[in-house]
Amino acid sequence: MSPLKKKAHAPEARPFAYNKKSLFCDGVDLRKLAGEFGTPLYVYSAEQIGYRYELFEAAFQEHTHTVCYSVKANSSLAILKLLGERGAGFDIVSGGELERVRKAFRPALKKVVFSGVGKQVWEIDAALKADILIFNVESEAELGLLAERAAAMGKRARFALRVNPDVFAETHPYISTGLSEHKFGIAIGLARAIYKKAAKNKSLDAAGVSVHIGSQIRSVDPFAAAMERVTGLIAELRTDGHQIRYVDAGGGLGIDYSQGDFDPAAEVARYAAALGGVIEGLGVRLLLEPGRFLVGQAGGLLTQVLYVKKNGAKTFVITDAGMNDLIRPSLYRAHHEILPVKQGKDAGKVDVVGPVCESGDFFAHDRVMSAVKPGELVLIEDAGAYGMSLASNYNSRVRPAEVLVEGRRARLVRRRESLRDLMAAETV
Ligand SMILES: Cc1ncc(COP(=O)(O)O)c(C=O)c1O
Ligand SMILES: N[C@@H](CCCC[NH3+])C(=O)O
Repeated sequence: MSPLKKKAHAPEARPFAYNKKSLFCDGVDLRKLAGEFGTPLYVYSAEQIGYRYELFEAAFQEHTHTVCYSVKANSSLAILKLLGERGAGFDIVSGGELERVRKAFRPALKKVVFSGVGKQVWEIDAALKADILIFNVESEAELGLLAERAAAMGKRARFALRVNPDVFAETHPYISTGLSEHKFGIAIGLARAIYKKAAKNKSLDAAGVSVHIGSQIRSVDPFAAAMERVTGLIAELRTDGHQIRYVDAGGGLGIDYSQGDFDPAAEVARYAAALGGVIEGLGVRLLLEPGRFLVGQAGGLLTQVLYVKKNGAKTFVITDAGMNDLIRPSLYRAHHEILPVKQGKDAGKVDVVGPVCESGDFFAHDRVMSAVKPGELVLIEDAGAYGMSLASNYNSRVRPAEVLVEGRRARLVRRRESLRDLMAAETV
């Protein structure tokens, strides 16, 4: 029986909703959180993250699979622990992320896949030592280095070539990765010869093939197209005598950033049907690397209005969060809904901006929302993925605190940085 069928109800697609005109995250009033932990504050729903993970588990239950959560989306130790305990593996791209998995939930190290175009010697060594599941290798030179390091440690490294399928995925150009003009992976046409060469090396075990075509992809067709190219390659590799046991479909399943209808269960089911149709009967373990889909809508950035001012025809709402806390609008012109914590009626058009000294420091332009006054709170929605993990100290601003809401309780899982933290690594 699917883990979901046992549930009395599925949560809404987002954990944030009004209760008596005040915005809550599950059972917790955001005003209370701001009072207790200050702002800007990242707020995550444990229930929503667990639910999203179980959706993946349920949708892929007919296939032998491992869901390897993509740590870069949100690398909070508490979130990694929550997912690790449920059985998730992890997709990492650095020695730092490997260390996070070790610290959060050590048993998951054996379910780690290591991606990334620029792996360094120390990172490869650490991952070999941890006996991770598989290296997703992105160049021939990297494969050579992996073989060398494995030989030096008396190990045999399981690897998959991350192939570049030259498939177009409709998304922001900065986060599309599967075209031959991108830096990622190895051109699929070259892969067979590289596997052939690798077979002669005792320190390498050609265990899989991997692909990842980009992020925030809303149509499932490109995923299926990429996987078709991969299964074609697997057939050739098997003819050549390689024992391919894993196929890694990468991540990339998108979410809705507007207030449109979004049924996460239906989205994952569509995705599973598209991939499942292609890998049916292949006899491999399917690895999946979702990031955004598991955590994006589970989180929001709670911020306080500092000032409201008019410049010419424009009204600016200036918040205590800035582009250093959430860079997606500045970097991709990404849309995030912004909700006043105290519910009101739409009153007019405003620009919601941060305190950072850049005109690119904005969360919304010409947004129709209810009037907010200094001291009031607003929530920037759908900020659970690529929010805190991309936060910086620009303008010498300390990074926000993070809380995890568990039903009616909220737990501080990362304290706000202090001015001392800000300069801790420096000397005068
Ligand atoms: C190799 C790899 N796997 C997984 C992901 C996670 O992507 P997403 O958060 O879109 O699911 C990424 C980011 O795009 C990635 O580069
Ligand atoms: N940072 C991007 C996603 C990058 C995915 C990296 N593999 C975003 O916020 O949408």
